[in-house]
Amino acid sequence: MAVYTEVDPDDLAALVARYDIGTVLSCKGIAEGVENSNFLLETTGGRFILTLYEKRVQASDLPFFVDLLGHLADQGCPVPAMIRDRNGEAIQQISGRAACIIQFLSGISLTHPTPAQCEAAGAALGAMHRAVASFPGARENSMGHLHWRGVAEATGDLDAVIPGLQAVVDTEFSWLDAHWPADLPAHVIHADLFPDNVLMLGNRVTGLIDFYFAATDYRAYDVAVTHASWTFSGDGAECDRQLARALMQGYAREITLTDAEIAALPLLARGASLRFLLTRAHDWVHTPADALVTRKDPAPFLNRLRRYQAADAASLFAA
Ligand SMILES: Nc1ncnc2c1ncn2[C@@H]1O[C@H](COP(=O)(O)OP(=O)(O)OP(=O)(O)O)[C@@H](O)[C@H]1O
Ligand SMILES: N[C@@H](CCO)C(=O)O
Repeated sequence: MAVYTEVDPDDLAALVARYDIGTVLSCKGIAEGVENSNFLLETTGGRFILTLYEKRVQASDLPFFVDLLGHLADQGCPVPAMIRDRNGEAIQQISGRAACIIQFLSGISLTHPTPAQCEAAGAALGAMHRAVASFPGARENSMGHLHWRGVAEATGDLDAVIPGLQAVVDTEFSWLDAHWPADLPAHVIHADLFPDNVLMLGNRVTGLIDFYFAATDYRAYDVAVTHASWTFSGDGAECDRQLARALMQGYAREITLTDAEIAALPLLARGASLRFLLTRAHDWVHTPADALVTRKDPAPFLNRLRRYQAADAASLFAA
């Protein structure tokens, strides 16, 4: 359960009183997620998400996220609005954290998507990329490839997480440094579109959430992150080609990748695997013992990295 910071009931009542959303009925910690503290907030005015921003979200970035979600909603993407108080403010403070009250979207996060659901997710990612092309904002990718060494160093002894991991990571850093592309199409991307960040009802996408890693980077990197998180077995060893093809076909309905982007996908997916391997390894070591959070296992992303290193990896991206 991702609750790092508790909320005092009186402070919550005072926060909610700033808004036209009625009075508090209940506020319960949400089981999913690892990054922020999330609560399901019910008031006499409806159902909302209360998010308190933790370690990897800088409060100074929040106006960017508010603007981005506003832009995407205006373009018809199913993203949650950040609710504004009577003074027009979306960003608040509670329990010593920056916080927002966010529109609740219906839908379920999938753990075992079908090909039709992967296709819908790919299409939703593509539609989001089309919509974001006209967004004027930009943000450096603080979880982009230039920052992965810092995550590894901050983790400490990688071999204590998975024996032999340090050597694998060092070799991969060298290879990615030598081969990372210089000039693929770039704009603001989601950068973390895992199945738990997509809400669905049946085969319909009802919500794209958790934009707190959104940043300017290669759009094909976003495809690689989504491929890595939607199309593998639970242990990360096997990529399901049917799911992968469906995801790529859904995306291709909205966006035609260039030849250079298609050629770069296996490399970008290696990078994506390394990113999540490292942040999970970091959190494996550093998550506070008293936080109500289920840490995520890094090992399945080491397996994905190995799969994307294989000679036939390009075939996993066929549409
Ligand atoms: N706008 C929303 N509408 C409905 N449910 C939501 C909304 N935002 C968040 N949730 C619920 O809260 C959970 C955690 O939210 P979120 O993914 O933003 O947390 P996180 O800690 O940032 O997660 P992650 O580990 O994916 O980075 C989601 O899986 C979803 O169940
Ligand atoms: N989606 C990520 C958490 C955000 O960094 C993971 O599953 O590791």
